[in-house]
Amino acid sequence: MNKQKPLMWIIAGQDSSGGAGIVADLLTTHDFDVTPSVVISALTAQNSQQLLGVEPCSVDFFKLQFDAIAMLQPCAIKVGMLANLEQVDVLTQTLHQLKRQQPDLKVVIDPVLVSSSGYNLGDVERVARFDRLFAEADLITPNIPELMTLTDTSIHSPEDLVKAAQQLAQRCQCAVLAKGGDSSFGERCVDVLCHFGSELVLSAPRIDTAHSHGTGCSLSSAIAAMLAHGYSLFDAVVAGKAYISRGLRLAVGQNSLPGAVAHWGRADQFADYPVIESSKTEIGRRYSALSNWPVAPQTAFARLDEQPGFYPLVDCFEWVEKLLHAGVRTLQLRIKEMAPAALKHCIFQSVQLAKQYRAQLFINDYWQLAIEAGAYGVHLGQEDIAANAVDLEAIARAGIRLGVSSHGEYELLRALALNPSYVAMGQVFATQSKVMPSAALGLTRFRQLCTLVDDCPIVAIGGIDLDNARPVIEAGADGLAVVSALSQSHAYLETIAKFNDIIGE
Ligand SMILES: Cc1ncc(COP(=O)(O)OP(=O)(O)O)c(N)n1
Ligand SMILES: Cc1ncsc1CCOP(=O)(O)O
Ligand SMILES: [Mg+2]
Repeated sequence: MNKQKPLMWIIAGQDSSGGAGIVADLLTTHDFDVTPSVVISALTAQNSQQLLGVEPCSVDFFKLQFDAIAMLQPCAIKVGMLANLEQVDVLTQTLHQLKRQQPDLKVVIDPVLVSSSGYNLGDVERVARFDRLFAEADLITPNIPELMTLTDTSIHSPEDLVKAAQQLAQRCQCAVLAKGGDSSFGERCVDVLCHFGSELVLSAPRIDTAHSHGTGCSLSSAIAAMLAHGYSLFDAVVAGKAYISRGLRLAVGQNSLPGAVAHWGRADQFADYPVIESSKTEIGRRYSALSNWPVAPQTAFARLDEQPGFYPLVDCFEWVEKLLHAGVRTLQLRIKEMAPAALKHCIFQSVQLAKQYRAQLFINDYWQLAIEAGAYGVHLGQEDIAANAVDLEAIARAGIRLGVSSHGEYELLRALALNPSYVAMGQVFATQSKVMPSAALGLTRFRQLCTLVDDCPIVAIGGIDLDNARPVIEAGADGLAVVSALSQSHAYLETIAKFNDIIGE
């Protein structure tokens, strides 16, 4: 069945060399499976080295292009180069109206004020006019020269970069992705996303290439495309950065000129993905990262003895007992409400019995009780880890395995950085068993996420039943975690047998 792709508008200039501008944007939308509509702001005669001329589109014709695509309602809009302040004003009004009609519309603005080929629309007076436009944005993505122009500051250190990005985010009330690729400080490329107190610090190795024309256009288009697909801002930024790293790695020049970043598909190798820095890492500290995410403990977490396979989550000892008798090898005790004494008793009793069966029993949330009881493993969500000062070193030293939840690219990278015993990904399909912070991944995205994981078992969770289990395994899952497929089954032994058949095929 052919599914309609999300629509995305691109407002940008044309670059005659094809390396940046509309051509880069269109190649990117192709790689990210969105359908583009285009409003051209200007024709430019340029290549990666020189800007020979700019022919702005008249304001009337600029408006006419919006009229022509008014019926093609976008999920996201990417804004690149604008040729003059009249265009800035027209676009500000257009976005303002669109956002009123469609509050979930995502707008990403790459403030092309200063380009590598010599384009310059930025001076302090003009910048004031851009602020009204930025107020309609969800994200703006300045490079260092643009950030300096927009904030009228100098940036010579990580501290300067973060301060300027925070200032701009505060002033324009939108997220700012400050791209540190041009910086002379530090060996790695560090980008900082600032957004009302939450922030993301991403680092990647510097890729030694002359072929980087069009990276800014391609990055902002990639992020807008993923927002159009419903990705969270953090996931879109992480995947966008990986796309550019892959593009730089694969870029080859044309003839004697330095060329453009390559558009050869989405990043499907872990090595192209950035490191997510936290206040606990050296780079994170330099960039004042707020995230409390720990680093991997010195002691490695014990590995699983068996692949997780069929992995039911249950909430009482009686179910643990039934499942162990039925031959289930991996299971989880997930209790959300129980008085402390009863909880402790239930955990100890379950751990004891699971040991007799040599089964892989994970205790959800209660890592201290899991250590006390000598459990096989503990499962923690990312909020549990970030908020509760979990002692990962103590878990690892006790020889207890750790499973970590993830909901998308950003969380998957954070989870893998801990080198856990398995990583859980979900919800794959919509679940009725828990209120989730994000939309279901769907099989395509789940499959893409699986390609990033090399040597860590993957547990799929969320909405998995006997009808959809097979493609989840085919997509790369090593285990299927279920709640309702078992708790609502009228014949649980049969259900277990059927799941085992599917997984064992
Ligand atoms: C195997 C597996 N995957 C995910 C979860 C969810 O954990 P968490 O995000 O901490 O949410 P709660 O289960 O605690 O509500 C899980 N428990 N098991
Ligand atoms: C705990 C949890 N975490 C992500 S989805 C989920 C619930 C899965 O339940 P179900 O298998 O009924 O969809
Ligand atoms: Mg939890």
